[in-house]
Amino acid sequence: MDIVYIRSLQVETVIGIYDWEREIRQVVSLDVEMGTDIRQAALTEDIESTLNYKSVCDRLIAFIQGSEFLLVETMAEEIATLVMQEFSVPWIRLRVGKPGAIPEAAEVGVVIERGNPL
Ligand SMILES: Nc1nc2c(c(=O)[nH]1)N=C([C@H](O)[C@@H](O)CO)CN2
Repeated sequence: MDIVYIRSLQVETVIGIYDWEREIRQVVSLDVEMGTDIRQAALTEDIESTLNYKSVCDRLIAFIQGSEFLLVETMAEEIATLVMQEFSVPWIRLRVGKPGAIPEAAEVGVVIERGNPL
C-alpha cells in the first residue's frame, strides 16, 4: 500500500468543552495519512489518476472552519468518515491536535486509524 499524506494542516475552529472555548476560535493541527496506490499516476503523471492532496486539504479546511465540535474525538471520527467516503480512501490514519489547549504541553489530541489497508 502507498500513502498520500498531509502534515501539520492548521485550521481555526470552535472546539472544546469549556464555556470560554465556545466563544473563541482555536487552531487544530492535523496529520493525515491516506492509503492509496500511486503506481498509475507515477506512470502517467496524470493528477486524475491519484489522490489529490490539494483537494483533500481544501475540503478539510472548509469542513473544520464550519464545525463546532466539543471533543477532538468527534472531530477525528467525522473527518475520517468524510475522507474515506468522499475520496474513496480505504484506510486512514489521522492525528487531530490542539496546540494551544494545555500551556505546559506542545500539543494534545488523538490519533485514530480506520478502514483496511489495500
Ligand atoms: N480526550 C479529550 N480530553 C479533553 C478534551 C478532548 O477533546 N478530548 N478537551 C478538553 C478541553 O476542551 C481542553 O482542550 C481545554 O483545556 C479537555 N480534555
